[in-house]
Amino acid sequence: MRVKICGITNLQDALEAVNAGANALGFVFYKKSPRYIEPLKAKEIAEKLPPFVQTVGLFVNENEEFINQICFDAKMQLAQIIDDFDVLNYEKISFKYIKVIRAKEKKDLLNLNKEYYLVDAFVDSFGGEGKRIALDWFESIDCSKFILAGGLTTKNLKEINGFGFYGVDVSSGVESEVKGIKDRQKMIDFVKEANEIK
Ligand SMILES: O=C(O)c1ccccc1NCC(=O)[C@H](O)[C@H](O)COP(=O)(O)O
Repeated sequence: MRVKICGITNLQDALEAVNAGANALGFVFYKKSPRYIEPLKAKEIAEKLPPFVQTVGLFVNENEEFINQICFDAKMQLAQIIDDFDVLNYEKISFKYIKVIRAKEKKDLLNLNKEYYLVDAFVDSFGGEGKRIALDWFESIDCSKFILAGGLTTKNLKEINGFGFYGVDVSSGVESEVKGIKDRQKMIDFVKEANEIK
């Protein structure tokens, strides 16, 4: 089970997430988020990471040029893209990317097996709200290309056992009481638990 820890805003949290065993770190380039990070600061963090940790830039309804520029400036290896209006020409994205499905109902998860998707619960603020997706929506669906996000914590992670998700994504579930600041022990516990899930 791959684990992405999203909403990294400082080097200490980044290194602690890596030491906890996270495979990928998410950086939010959406200015209205409490977890927004300046591209230059994200770059400084990215440059200090050890090998084999993927940097993921998160974009909300931005154009191709903006996504390419920020991924380049901030040294992101993957773009995580919310494109609510379905307007992007993905051939113009020069970086690897993963599309986000903001699921409102089971129907949103059907016929999606061709590529990898990050499946998050629909929230007005776009993410990081701790809202869960009903797990029964995934029943009888191939989840092997889905990264599940939305309200995951060590308290509920076991419930996804058996669905065969490719990975999980967590933000608020491993935070301290301050949004954007991670809790080291929560990250350690989360990754440990995630690694036990099939
Ligand atoms: O985290 C944010 O503040 C955020 C803001 C705008 C768009 C997306 C955002 N986060 C996206 C993520 O990938 C989160 O990890 C995902 O929504 C899960 O968050 P949580 O439910 O808090 O674990």
